Amino acid sequence: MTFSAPLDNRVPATTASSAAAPTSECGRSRNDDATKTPFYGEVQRTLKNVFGLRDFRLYQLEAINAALSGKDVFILFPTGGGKSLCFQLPAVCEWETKGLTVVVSPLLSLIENQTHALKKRGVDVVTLDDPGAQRLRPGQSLPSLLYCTPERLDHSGKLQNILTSLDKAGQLSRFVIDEAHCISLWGMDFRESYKNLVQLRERYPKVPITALTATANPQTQDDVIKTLKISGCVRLTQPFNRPNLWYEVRRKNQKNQATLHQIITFIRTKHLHHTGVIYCSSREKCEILAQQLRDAGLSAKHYHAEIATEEKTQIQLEWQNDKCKIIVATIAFGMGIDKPDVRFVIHHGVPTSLDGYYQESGRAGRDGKPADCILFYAFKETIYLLKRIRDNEKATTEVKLHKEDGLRHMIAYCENDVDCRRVQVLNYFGQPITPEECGGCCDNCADNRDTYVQDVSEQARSTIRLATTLISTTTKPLTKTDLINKIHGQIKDNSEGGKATPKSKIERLVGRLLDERLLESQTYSIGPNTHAKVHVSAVTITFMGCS
Ligand SMILES: Nc1ncnc2c1ncn2[C@@H]1O[C@H](COP(=O)(O)OP(=O)(O)OP(=O)(O)O)[C@@H](O)[C@H]1O
Repeated sequence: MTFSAPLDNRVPATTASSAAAPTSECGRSRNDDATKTPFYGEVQRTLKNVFGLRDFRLYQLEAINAALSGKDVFILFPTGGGKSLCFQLPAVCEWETKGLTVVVSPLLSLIENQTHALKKRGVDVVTLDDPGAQRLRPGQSLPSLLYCTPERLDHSGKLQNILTSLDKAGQLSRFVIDEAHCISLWGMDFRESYKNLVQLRERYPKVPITALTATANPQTQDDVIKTLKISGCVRLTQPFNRPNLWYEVRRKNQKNQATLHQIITFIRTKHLHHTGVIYCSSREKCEILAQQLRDAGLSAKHYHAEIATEEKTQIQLEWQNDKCKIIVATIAFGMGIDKPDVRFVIHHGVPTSLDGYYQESGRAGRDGKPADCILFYAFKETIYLLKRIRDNEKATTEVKLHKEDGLRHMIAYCENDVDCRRVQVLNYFGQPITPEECGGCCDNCADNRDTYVQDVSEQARSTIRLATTLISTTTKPLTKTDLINKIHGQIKDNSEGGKATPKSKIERLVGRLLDERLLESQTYSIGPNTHAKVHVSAVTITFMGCS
């Protein structure tokens, strides 16, 4: 086991492991052949006349070509990458594959946003509740697009009959699965009703499928493709690196007021008149923090799932129109929101996975201009998150373990104050980059202290042995902090001339052993408080003979 560390003894935790790179076309430059299709003229006309755009973004044209050629397509573009055009444009193109495109989207609000924008452009689009849905039968003048939720597609026998008859008449062009990561148990927002989309290929074997997502690591991507049975699909991946975003993790001070003070100072000094989002882990925290920001003279409102729908729309509109500058929200806020000039996204608490963090922080700087992503981190808060995962009675053991893994990656990211933040996140998404490509645009790269690489295998072994003894000889359960304090009191680092090992190094070492599951933590409650006690994992006991 090695650590690279700055010379002042900071020691990084492990970075997220890099899964096999997807068979994507990521990083490839625009393919000139893409303009040599028989429908290129029609595609260009539609881009200009219907969508009012002049040029395509990376891989949009390839996605459109694949769709118009009747192929299955898997699109992984980051938030704001321009996924919608990849299925909306082929749906309205006058080409031989023309018929009805059925778009499955997870939220009514997303459906409303998209259908509203399309109608404004003169596109013939319906939802099942529109009067225009009467035209959904063979022989009628069909709309170009039908938007529906997966639940409606699953439960409406009437809709299924319509789709079967359109399919028989050769008038069903395509199924589009938006936010396709919801189909995977490994995705961050698994939805039961998405699982049933597996039946699309069986029911309509000849109808091509397009799946789109902004958040899927290689495991989730493969799972989506397998579940939808589109293994021969054209896979298109835009680079996930967002060079204009500054990534930073700040350790949360024990006192809540100190974090509040830091947030207020940060906004006042750097973003006084700018738009931003602050994510909090609970509804109550959102309300309190928004009030505290208002008390400090800032323009802030809270937003969470329990607010009435009309009020939510109102708050979102005020923010969208710059009447309110800061939204303090739970993760209920964000999906489908297209505000280009968000200058900062602050996480007041730790997100549960890097998928979530990438998506939420990615709402900053969609206009390509510099924006800040600041995460306030306290290990203590992750104990509650771990307990919530383990106590979820609806989740299977497999899903719980997967979510625990996601949280561990997130903790490793926060604890690692040496390696480039971008490298860590992009490794996780299977798009490795070098720290040079970060351009000093994260706190770790901007920190110019020299680093060194140290083999800490022996220290890891002695820490495990010591932890085993301490755990077995202490009557009360040892938390991570207890264990670090006790080890700090006892361990001597031979390589440093008998001086006690700095506590920061022990913290990183224990953190890393937990990340690697050589040590494990188990949650327990005392009264209303949740704690996590550390124990040596079964694997470690077997291999090291500790007991
Ligand atoms: N070729 C293009 N040229 C200019 N603007 C574009 C182009 N394609 C898309 N856009 C604009 O980029 C913005 C983001 O597009 P879109 O909403 O499709 O992104 P997305 O990938 O679906 O993002 P999210 O995952 O956040 O929903 C929109 O305002 C859209 O009009």
